Amino acid sequence: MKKILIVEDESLVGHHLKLILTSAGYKVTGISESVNEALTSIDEQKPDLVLLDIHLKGVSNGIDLARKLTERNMAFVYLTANFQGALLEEAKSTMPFGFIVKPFREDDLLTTLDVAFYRHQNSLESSRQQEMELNQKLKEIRNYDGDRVQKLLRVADKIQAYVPFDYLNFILKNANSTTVTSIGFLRIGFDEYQVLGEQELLNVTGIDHISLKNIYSSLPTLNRAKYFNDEEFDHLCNQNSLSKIIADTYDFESALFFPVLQDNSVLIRYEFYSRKGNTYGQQHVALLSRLLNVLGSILENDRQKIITDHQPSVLSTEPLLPKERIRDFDGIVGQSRPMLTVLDHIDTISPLDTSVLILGESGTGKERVAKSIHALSGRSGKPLVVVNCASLPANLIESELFGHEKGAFTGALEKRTGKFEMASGGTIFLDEIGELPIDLQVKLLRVLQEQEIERLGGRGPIKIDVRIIAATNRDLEKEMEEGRFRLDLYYRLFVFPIIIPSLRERIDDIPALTNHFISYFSKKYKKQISGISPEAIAQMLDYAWPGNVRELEHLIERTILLSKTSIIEQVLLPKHPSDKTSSEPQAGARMKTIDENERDYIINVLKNCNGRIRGAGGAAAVMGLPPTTLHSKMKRLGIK
Ligand SMILES: Nc1ncnc2c1ncn2[C@@H]1O[C@H](COP(=O)(O)OP(=O)(O)OP(=O)(O)O)[C@@H](O)[C@H]1O
Repeated sequence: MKKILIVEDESLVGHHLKLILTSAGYKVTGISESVNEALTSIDEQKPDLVLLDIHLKGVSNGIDLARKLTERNMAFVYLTANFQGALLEEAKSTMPFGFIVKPFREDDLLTTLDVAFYRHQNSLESSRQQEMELNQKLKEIRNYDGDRVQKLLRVADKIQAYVPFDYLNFILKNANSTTVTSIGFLRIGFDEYQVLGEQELLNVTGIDHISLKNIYSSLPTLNRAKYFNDEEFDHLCNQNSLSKIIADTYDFESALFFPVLQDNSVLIRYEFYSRKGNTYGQQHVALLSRLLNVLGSILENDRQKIITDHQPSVLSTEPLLPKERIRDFDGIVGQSRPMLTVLDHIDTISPLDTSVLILGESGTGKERVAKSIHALSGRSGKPLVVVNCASLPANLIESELFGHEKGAFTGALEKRTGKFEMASGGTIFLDEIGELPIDLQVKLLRVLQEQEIERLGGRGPIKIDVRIIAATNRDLEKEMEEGRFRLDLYYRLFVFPIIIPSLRERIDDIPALTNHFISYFSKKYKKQISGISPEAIAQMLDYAWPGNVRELEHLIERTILLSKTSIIEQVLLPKHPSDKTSSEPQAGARMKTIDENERDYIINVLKNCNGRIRGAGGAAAVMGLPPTTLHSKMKRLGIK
């Protein structure tokens, strides 16, 4: 019997919920009225799910409790009477397993709980599988007996998708600090890292050998794993000079330290740094702790070595790629941070059989991503069948997807095999899933649950083995609110979402994409065009790209066709309203608010400092603010 804890400070509502849940076969472990009461009850009763009201008496609310539940990997569903704006956004950021809005219908409550249990189980299953994969890969790396840097590089590369970082530093130090090795890997591409050994650290930070030795010998020890966000990160930099110089050099904003071996004779620690604030949390510590044995044993051989070996390793500053695994994502071009996250997700999810939901504006590359997932999966030898749900007439979708028998309906002259059967053993990509009529959504749900389909006019269900990847550019949550998309289907598909950023959010990728399309189309149209001028690229960087990568692709195609020179000097950008045009106020224009002015000011300073926040010459120093204060201002004003 599944156990649910209700957290609700209106006792009437609490008891009403308890009645419904008990008669639906759940065991209610209690009704708590505050966060503290709930935490005690959770420790004692170990419920499977927590149903919690957002508004609670006392200083902490339901969202505070939710954060704690996320850290413990527990399922929870929110209950609230009013859900809007900032509160909704904050609640969503805690990744709940469902929402129930008061007043609610009994049926909706039970369906939401049903879906929440399913999703939780699935996400646990999927993360368990991912973790097993990672554990296995790390064990293989442990047995690698080549060069140490290559070995650590492999560890860094493998762990990236699970504990994201811009810099991973391995610290190996003996008790009296006569030998300290610090080997850092700075991420500079999807699987490209620059190695920073001692000499490189001296070069990039500009400090001298003696100072570095002093810094090494005063490295603080840590008895247990710890993460540092916001003020704590500043505090870390004040206490730990190595962290300070690394953070100042590369603009890091958060860190996670994980000691793997620490006794009287040796300290070995993994130090993760990120340019984003608030990157690390309890879930990362928990994952690393579960992998402690293998993470420690990877460096076991170094234990003795660092005591005897006084020679710092000779390291290369050349970017390194992990050998034998230079991955091709089926032609996906992109090295910007947001795109690297998408590639990490593709890399993680491809080998598993989980359904995937790809979200993103039109033309951002959703189909490309789906193809890449299929190509990197164990199903790549089998078909990938693409179905555009928007382009099929409503009355034909069902027979297109599931097939029909001869004579199943007027006009069904022949038997037809549906797309699901065509994809047998492979993958089906359901593009524009938001357009699927509601009655077919029910049938799709059944396919997901039962792994079987029914042909129109057929005699019974047919078992199928197909992985489902769906995509949409619609706001599915809004579609659900307006009754056009089924909640249960949404949650079943949402097990692993991949969100593709718009081109405006990754302008760093524009030069590489442009060059990629120039070389593709000049080959296709047999034109001798070798590049593009810096002025033309600057124009492109300044454009708002409403049509995303597809628009850029078409623009380059047209430009290549019209171009008479070997270097493109000008691109004919359409006159879409650019969001970067003059900021001069127009006559009669609305006056800017203080916040808008502050936002513009910060953006300008950031531009002048090349986006750098910390350190000498960074935006925080220019404005005379501590980096963390600037960071919170940026967060409040929505500056990314
Ligand atoms: N990162 C990328 N690298 C190279 N080509 C890309 C990339 N992203 C998109 N493209 C190209 O841009 C075009 C549009 O991409 P795609 O069709 O995958 O977008 P989509 O999001 O599925 O669009 P829609 O929502 O309209 O279906 C395609 O020709 C694709 O090959």
